[in-house]
Amino acid sequence: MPTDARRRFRWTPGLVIGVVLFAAVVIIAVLAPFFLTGAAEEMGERAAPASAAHPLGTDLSGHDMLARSLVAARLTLVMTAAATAIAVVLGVLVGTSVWLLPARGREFCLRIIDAAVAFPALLLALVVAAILGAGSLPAVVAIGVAGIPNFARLTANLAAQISSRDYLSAARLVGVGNRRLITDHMLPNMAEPLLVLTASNFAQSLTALTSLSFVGLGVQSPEYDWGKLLNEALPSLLAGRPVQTLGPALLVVVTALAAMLIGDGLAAAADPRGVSRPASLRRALVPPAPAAAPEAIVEVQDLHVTGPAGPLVRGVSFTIGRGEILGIVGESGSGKSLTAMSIAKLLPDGLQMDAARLSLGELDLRGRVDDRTMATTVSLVYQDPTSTFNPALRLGTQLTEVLRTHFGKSRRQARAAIVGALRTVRMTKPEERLRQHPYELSGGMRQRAMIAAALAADPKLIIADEPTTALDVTVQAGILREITRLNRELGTSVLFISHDIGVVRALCHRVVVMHDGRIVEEIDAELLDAEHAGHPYTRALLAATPSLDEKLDALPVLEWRDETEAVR
Ligand SMILES: Nc1ncnc2c1ncn2[C@@H]1O[C@H](COP(=O)(O)OP(=O)(O)OP(=O)(O)O)[C@@H](O)[C@H]1O
Repeated sequence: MPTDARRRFRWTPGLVIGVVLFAAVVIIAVLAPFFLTGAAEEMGERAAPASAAHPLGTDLSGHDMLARSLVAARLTLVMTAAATAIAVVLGVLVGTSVWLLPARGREFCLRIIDAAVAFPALLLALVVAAILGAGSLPAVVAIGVAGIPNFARLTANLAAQISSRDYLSAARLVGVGNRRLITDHMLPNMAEPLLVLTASNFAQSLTALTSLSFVGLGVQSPEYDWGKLLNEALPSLLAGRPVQTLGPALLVVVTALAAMLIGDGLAAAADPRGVSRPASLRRALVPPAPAAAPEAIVEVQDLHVTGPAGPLVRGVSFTIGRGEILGIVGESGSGKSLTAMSIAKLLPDGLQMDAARLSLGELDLRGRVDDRTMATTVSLVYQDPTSTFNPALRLGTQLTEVLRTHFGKSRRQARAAIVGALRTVRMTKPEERLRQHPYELSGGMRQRAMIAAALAADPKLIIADEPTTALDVTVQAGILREITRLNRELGTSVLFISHDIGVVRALCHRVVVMHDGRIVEEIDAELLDAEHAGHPYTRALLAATPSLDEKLDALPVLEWRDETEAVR
C-alpha cells in the first residue's frame, strides 16, 4: 500500500544511554593520554592491591591499572574504529560491485558472500592475523577483513531491493550512470541499515580486537590496549586478585554496550509513519479527448515476455498513433506493465523479451538504444507517488536530473525549466517545492511533480502506469485533466495503463484489453460499454466497474487544491 513516509527521529531511552556512555568513553580516550600517561608509565609497588593511591591496584610491573586502563582507551578505540571503517568501506564497495554484475555473476558472488558470512569472524581474524603476524596493524586488518562479508551482503541485498523501486527505474531511464545511481540514489537510502550494522560491527570489532590482544596476537609491548591489559592482569586474576582486571574489563563492556545500544536505538529511531491515502474513487472527471491521429509512433508486433516460470506476455500487437492516448486495461497480472516496460526498455532482470517489431518513431527498441535517446523520447509517470521519488534527495535534484544529464543544461537553467513545468501542472510555489524533500509533499503534488518532470523532457511518448490509483478523486481528476491537456496542446502520445475501465474510457482514444498476457480486444474508447464490447472478458470487466452509467462530462470540474493538499 502506498504510504507517505514522514520520518521522525525518536530518541529512545536506550539510544540516549548509548550515546551518553559512548561520549564518555570518547572523552576519556581523547583526554586521558594527555593527563594520565605519566601516571600510567610510573612504576611503583608490583601487583599491589586496591588502595587510595591505586584504586584498581597495580600490575606485575607496578603500573597503576586505573591510569593504564583510561590511557588505553585511545588506542583501543582508534583500532576499533579503523577495523570498522575497513569493514564498512570495503563491504559496501564489494556489495555495490556485486549488484552491478550480470545476474549469473551476481548470484555466484552472493553465494560466496553468504559462505563468508557463515564463517565465524573471529576464526577468520585469527587466520588473517596468523598469516600477517602479531601486532596492532595486522590485528586491525584481520578484524576489518572479517567484517567485510556482513556489509557486502547487507549492501547487495539493499541494492537489490532499492533497484526495483520506481525512482531507480526512472533514474535509469533518464540515463543516470551506475556510479551516480549508487552514490546519489542508492547509498543515501541504505544509510539507516548500514548505520545500524556499523554500530553492532563496532561492538564486535572491539571484542574481537580485545580477544586478539588478550591471546597475544594483537597489540605488542610497549603499546597497550584493553586486551593487552587483560592479558597482563591474568596472573593477578589467577592469584585471586580480580581488581586488576576490572578497569579494562568494565571499559570493554561499557563501550560494547554503548555501541549496541546506539545500534538498537538507531534501528528504532527512524520511524517511518505511514500515512495511508484513501483508495481512489475510480471515476474519471476528465472530458473525452479529441479523435486519434492516424500515424503510428509506437508499433508493437508479436511481443513476448518470458520469465523463469514461463511466458508472461504472449504475442501482443498494437500501435499508438501520434498524439493518441492508448489505454491498456486488464486485471492485475495480465501483463500491462511488462508490455509498457518493454517499450521503455526497463524490463526487470531475469525476463526475456522478443518481438517481431517494437519501435518508437525511428528507434528499434529490440536493439541497443543509447540512454540519452531513451531519456529524451520516453517519460514515465508511475503509480506510486511514494516510490516515484528518491526519499533522500530534494525534489530539485531529482526533477532536474534529465535536463542536466541529457540536455546539457546548467543547474540554474534546469531549475528554471522545471519551475516552468511545475507551473504548467499548476503547482503552487514551485521554487519552494524544489527545496523540499518528497515526503513534504502530498501524494497528488508528488504525482504532479512527476508529470512536470515528464513534461520538461518534451518526450514523444508518456507512459503512465496507473498514475492516479493511489490518489483521491479530486487529485485524480486534476492529474487526468493535465495529461489530456498535454496531449491536446503538445500532441504528446500517451500509453495509459489502468485497472480502471471507467477512467480509461473517459481519458483514452482507444483501448486494448489484456487478459493473461494476451490482448483479447481492441476497441474505441467511446464504444467501451456493455453494448459494444465484443469479448466476454471485457464485458466482465465492464460489469465489475461501478458508475459507468454516470455522465462523466456532467460531473463538476474540481479545481486544483494545492493548499489543502500540502502535507502539514
Ligand atoms: N520480474 C518479474 N519476474 C517474474 N515474473 C514477473 C516479473 N514482473 C512481473 N511478473 C509477472 O508477470 C505477470 C504480468 O505482470 P505485470 O506487472 O505486467 O501485470 P499488470 O497487468 O501490470 O499487473 P498490475 O496491474 O498488478 O500492475 C504477472 O503474473 C507478474 O507476476
